[in-house]
Amino acid sequence: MTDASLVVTDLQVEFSGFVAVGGVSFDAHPGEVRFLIGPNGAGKTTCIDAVTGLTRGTGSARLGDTELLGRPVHKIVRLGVGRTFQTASVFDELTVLQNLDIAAGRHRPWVSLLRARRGVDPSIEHALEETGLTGELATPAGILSHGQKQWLEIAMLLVQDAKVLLLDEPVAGMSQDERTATGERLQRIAAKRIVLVVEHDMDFMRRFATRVTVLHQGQVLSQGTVAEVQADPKVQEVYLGTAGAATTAAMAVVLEPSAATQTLKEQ
Ligand SMILES: Nc1ncnc2c1ncn2[C@@H]1O[C@H](COP(=O)(O)OP(=O)(O)OP(=O)(O)O)[C@@H](O)[C@H]1O
Repeated sequence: MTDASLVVTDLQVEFSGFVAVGGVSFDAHPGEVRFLIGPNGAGKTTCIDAVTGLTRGTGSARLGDTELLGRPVHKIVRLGVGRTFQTASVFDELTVLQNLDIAAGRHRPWVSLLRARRGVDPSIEHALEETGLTGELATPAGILSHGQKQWLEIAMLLVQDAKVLLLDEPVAGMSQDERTATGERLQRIAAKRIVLVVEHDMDFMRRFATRVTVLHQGQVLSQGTVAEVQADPKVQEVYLGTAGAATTAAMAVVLEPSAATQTLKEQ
């Protein structure tokens, strides 16, 4: 639960002289599902890496009054900043409950699952409800569906009481039903936390984003509501114009499907 906002200002990241992120600013508030989109290599994941301390960045990334840049990863986690990765990192051989226990900093032996449980810790119960995993308590994570694994990762952040959830391509590989469920769950989770989603799935973005920042070549190309971003000629040029065929094909749907089809036919 947080009232604070995440405010990123003039974030810069260089890799051996290559500017991956060249002065990016955006903010995210509780109550909104904030999206960061952009073509491959735009710098989206690098922004998250810098905010979470995995990569060194300059500029500023503040959670409320607290500067995150320059702090080690574990201290940023302790401040309540959690993230998921493009590939789910859960313990496949452990049950859902055991994964959540570990995330909560507890250790529960296998044998405890054989006993009648008096109940689950309220924070875990709540995380299970919020992610739709209540019925999967004793299921080994390895046999969860791809979507359920992503939800387990999100549940692990919730039991840690993360104030900020930075989610890197959470719906990649999910079925349409799983995407819809994920979007609805993120809307509920975002009521009391900061949720920032990095995504390639433009249909998902259109349905669930409150505000969007579009990155291109390490810079902010556009930001605003979905409607504002879709109407921005700069975005249309990058996704449908001269910025490259691969980008065009992958991102055409950032526009309304009919407009995208029309523009592509004209090319
Ligand atoms: N550790 C690194 N060393 C050198 N270059 C890197 C490193 N990490 C990322 N880059 C480069 O920085 C740029 C931005 O990469 P990043 O992964 O942030 O993009 P992205 O927008 O998340 O792309 P994608 O959607 O493909 O994941 C790319 O050109 C990438 O090759």
